[in-house]
Amino acid sequence: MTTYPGVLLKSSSLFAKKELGQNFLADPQAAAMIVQRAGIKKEDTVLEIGPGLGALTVHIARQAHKVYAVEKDTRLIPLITGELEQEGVDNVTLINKDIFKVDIRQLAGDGKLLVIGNLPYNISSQVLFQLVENRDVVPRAILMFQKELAQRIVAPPGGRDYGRLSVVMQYCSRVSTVTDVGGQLFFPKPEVESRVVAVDFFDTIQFPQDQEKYLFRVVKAAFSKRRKTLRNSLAGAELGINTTQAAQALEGAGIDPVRRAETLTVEEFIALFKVCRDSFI
Ligand SMILES: C[S@@+](CC[C@H](N)C(=O)[O-])C[C@H]1O[C@@H](n2cnc3c(N)ncnc32)[C@H](O)[C@@H]1O
Repeated sequence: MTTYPGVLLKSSSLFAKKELGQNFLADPQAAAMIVQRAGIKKEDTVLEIGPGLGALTVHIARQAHKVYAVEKDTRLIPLITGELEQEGVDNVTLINKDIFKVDIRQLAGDGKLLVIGNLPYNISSQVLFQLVENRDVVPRAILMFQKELAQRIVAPPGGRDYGRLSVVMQYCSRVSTVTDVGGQLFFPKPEVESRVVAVDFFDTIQFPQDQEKYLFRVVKAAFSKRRKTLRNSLAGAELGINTTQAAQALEGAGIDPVRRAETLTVEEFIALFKVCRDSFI
C-alpha cells in the first residue's frame, strides 16, 4: 500500500500545488477499483498522465506490461520513485515532463497506448484534444475529471453543457461512466466531485487530418459566440467568411441560419463542415 499523500509530502517538507491540480487520491481501495475497471491486459503499454505520488501507478504497473508515467512536477519524482521501489515495481518509466511536450505517437512506437490519468481541471480539455489528435495510437483512455466536465463531454444538444468539447468527443468516441469518486477520498480535499470515464475512440477516422482540423475550426467558430445566431457566430476570423457566406453555407447544409450552435447535432455539424469545406477551402 502506498504511503498516505499528506504523510509523504510532509516527510519531504512539500505541499500540494494548486496550480498543478494536485489533489492526490488517498484511498487505496478506490485506486485499486479504478485501475481494475480500466480493463488493462497484461500485454498493454499504459501512458499515465500525472502520476503524482503513484496512487494509481502501482496498481497499473501490476497489471500492465509497461508503464510510461509523465509527471510535470520535478519535486514529486523522488517521492514516486521511492514509492515504486518500496512496492517492488520495476516496469514504470517516469518521464519528468509536461504532457503537452510529449510526443504521444513517438512514445507509442509501433504499438498502441492505453491512457490513464487523474487529470487536473485546468488541463482536462486540452488533454482530451491531444488524445483526439493521437487517437490512431490511443484507442482507449480512462480519465478522472471534475464531474461537471465529464457531464459536458456527454451532454446532448440543446442545453448549456453542450459545447465544443461535447461535439468533438461525440464525433470521435463513445464515453461511458466508470465510477464517481467523492471529494473525501483525496488529499487535499477538492471542493468538487470527480467522475472516472472510459473514452473509447471509434476505429474509423472519417476524414483526413487536415479536413478534421477544419471541422474542428467550424465547431470552434460556431461556439465562439454562443449567444449569437450561427450566421453571425460563423462569420469572422476563424473561418475567414462573412455573414452572407455563413448564411449560404448553413442553408446549403439544411440548417436555419438563425439557430444557435448549441442546438446543432453532431451530424448537422458534419453536414455544415462539408458545405464549408467544399465552398471555402
Ligand atoms: C489530480 S493529481 C493526480 C495525481 C495521482 N495520479 C493521483 O491520482 O493521486 C494531477 C497530477 O498531474 C500532474 N500534472 C499537472 N499538470 C501536468 C502536466 N501538464 N503534465 C504532466 N503532469 C501534470 C500534477 O503535478 C499531479 O501530480
